[in-house]
Amino acid sequence: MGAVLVVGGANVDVIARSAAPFVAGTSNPGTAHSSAGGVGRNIAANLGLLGVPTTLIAAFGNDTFGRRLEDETRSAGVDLGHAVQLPMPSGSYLAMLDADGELVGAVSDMTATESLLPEHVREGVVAAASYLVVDTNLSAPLLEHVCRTAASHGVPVVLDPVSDLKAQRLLPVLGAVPIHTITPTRSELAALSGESDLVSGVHALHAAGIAKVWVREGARGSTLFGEDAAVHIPAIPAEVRDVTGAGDAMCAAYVHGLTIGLDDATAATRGAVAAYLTITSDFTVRPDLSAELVEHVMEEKR
Ligand SMILES: Nc1ncnc2c1ncn2[C@@H]1O[C@H](COP(=O)(O)OP(=O)(O)OP(=O)(O)O)[C@@H](O)[C@H]1O
Ligand SMILES: O=c1[nH]cc([C@@H]2O[C@H](CO)[C@@H](O)[C@H]2O)c(=O)[nH]1
Repeated sequence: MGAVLVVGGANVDVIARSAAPFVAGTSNPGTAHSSAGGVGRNIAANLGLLGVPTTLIAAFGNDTFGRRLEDETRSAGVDLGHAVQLPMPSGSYLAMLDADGELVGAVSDMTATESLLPEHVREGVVAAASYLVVDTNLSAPLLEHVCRTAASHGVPVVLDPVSDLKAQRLLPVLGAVPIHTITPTRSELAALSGESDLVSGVHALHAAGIAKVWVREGARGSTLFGEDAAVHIPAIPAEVRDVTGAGDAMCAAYVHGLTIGLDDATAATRGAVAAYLTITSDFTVRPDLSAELVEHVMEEKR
């Protein structure tokens, strides 16, 4: 089976956590750290750590951030042979967390990722993939291009909508290209479907050619809606250290499950375990993640 191809964003994240409940409009004492990030890059790194042959196409700047992103991603086992270095700053993401590890707010600067062009994603690389995973950090034209290319070669596509605003970059794809799975939050689902009601939103995405709509609801878990049946995947009760990267780990472990032939619900359950492992660590992508660790925790929490 070919490698999983991820095309998406890469950032250096700076994440600050307030020591006490966050107070807006003033300086809050706390702790801060920086790490490699970006939804697509995080998914690729998690896949690599899970032992899945993975290729990442992402934009790195010609700066120290770019070199750090390359080093950390490569050491997770990801093939960067088709990654792109652009003459501009690497992407960055600045986030503030409350004392309980939940996100207060963030700003991302992803000009490099938005500057990727169709010629950076060679058709042969897409055609050889077992799955294509794409995030909406890409420009709308590139998103449409890669999804169409994958569809024309029968490569299943998994979409991560990233945020309410960026999710709208998918609108040209909806109804035009068959999609295997999409992983929206409730508000991303509403932004994509134009429906505020969950069932109507899911129905609209199924009608637009998306086979599986996997709706994430934080501590309330997630629900994987197939065209005929839905399965709720409960969240594992967790003492949260840092929520950053939960969805990325979840997506990666799900795709890993699919590549080894698990059914959708079991693959999604592995996703919830990987999310649990991520939010209970200080890391956005935990360096000790492995398929064995996911299986072990799955047994333990059963
Ligand atoms: N507070 C929490 N307690 C327990 N599990 C959680 C919590 N927050 C997230 N999770 C787990 O992580 C999964 C993904 O988180 P969420 O639904 O917030 O997606 P997301 O917004 O895409 O994540 P992120 O943007 O933080 O990467 C959830 O389905 C759940 O299994
Ligand atoms: O617009 C965006 N905001 C945040 C991220 C990334 O999300 C990651 C956490 O899920 C984090 O690493 C950040 O860089 C992104 O790729 N695009």
